[in-house]
Amino acid sequence: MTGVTDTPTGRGAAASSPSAGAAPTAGARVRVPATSANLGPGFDAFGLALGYYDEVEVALRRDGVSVRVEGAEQVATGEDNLVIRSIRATLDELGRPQPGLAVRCVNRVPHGRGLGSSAAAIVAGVAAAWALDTAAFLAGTDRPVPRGAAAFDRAAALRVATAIEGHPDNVAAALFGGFTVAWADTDGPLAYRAEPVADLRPVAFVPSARTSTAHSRGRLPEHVAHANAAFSAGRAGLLALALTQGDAPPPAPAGLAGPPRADAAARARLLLAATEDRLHQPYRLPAVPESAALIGRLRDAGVAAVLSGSGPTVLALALGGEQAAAAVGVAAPGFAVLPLAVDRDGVRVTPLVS
Ligand SMILES: Nc1ncnc2c1ncn2[C@@H]1O[C@H](COP(=O)(O)OP(=O)(O)O)[C@@H](O)[C@H]1O
Ligand SMILES: N[C@@H](CCOP(=O)(O)O)C(=O)O
Repeated sequence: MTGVTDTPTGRGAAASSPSAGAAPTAGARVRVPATSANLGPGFDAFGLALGYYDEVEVALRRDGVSVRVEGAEQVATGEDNLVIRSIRATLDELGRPQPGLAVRCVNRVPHGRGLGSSAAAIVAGVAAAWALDTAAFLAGTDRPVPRGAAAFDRAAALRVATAIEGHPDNVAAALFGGFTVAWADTDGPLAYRAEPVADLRPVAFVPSARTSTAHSRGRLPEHVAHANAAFSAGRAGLLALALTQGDAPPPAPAGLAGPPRADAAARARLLLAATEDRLHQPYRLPAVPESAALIGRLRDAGVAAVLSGSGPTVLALALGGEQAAAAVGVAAPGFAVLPLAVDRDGVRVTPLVS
């Protein structure tokens, strides 16, 4: 039996460990959030988890593979399915034997729109695999494993998921929830998770057209001018502050009154400046003119709007209900408008015993 617990780097999502001596974990149920990467200047680094979810249920079987999908999107149904591939890659990484797999997916996150559907599929597979005691299942035993023996290590999961996805920003946000900054050192990808301001109200504007992330990355130049890199570095630093510290006044010196709480309008102006970018959007927006025009209309209305991931979805980062309503009121013909919550938990896993 394998229990899944949380590691100190993750929040909330821990599923409870079944007690030692029970039947082996022969399945897992996973809920994984959509994510918006980049957020303007944070190319390949920033991610925001959104309250919009795919669900995956995995059951072990002796051999073979079956994939049942609910949702509008067409996906592979054999060993080449992204969820299956991610489960298998993770089991290999963990040194566990490969079983047969029956997978049921409820796919809500639209594909190829810049809302991290591939990251959601990958993180769902990686998280599910962590929970599965394939050795006990294949041996057909009730072998007890000490509680927490296979604690869900989100930092390790980030490494496995990034290797499959190719960039860490979406998978980091899907794993940890909230606002994440991802980077890589010689040991591989790492992420810092921060709590976004309480009044952040993302609104996604989703068109019916698709963009392949791989294709869209091909539009980016190999080199950028130093001035543009410096511009984006400054904006990215500002954005990390504006997204996480905007509504908390700095502490007052002893005996003095603190500065007044920054008003929403001032914070919204800061967010508008902080979401300017010269690293990826200038190269991508010409290919998605409707998204470019919508970003322009939202920004003209004072709402910080950016291309979500590689697009073509537009993400508005509204502050408070009033600005979210203003964003929803901006003309967006051809776009489905989704006011969303921020997901603060990241992927959630529930082990299932047979
Ligand atoms: N739930 C899923 N199951 C299987 N494959 C998926 C799933 N979600 C996404 N994919 C694969 O990922 C592709 C979309 O990935 P990508 O081009 O990176 O766009 P995005 O991640 O922005 O939606 C889909 O066309 C499909 O091949
Ligand atoms: N940093 C990546 C993010 C891609 O996100 P997706 O949701 O479009 O897959 C990029 O900008 O290419």
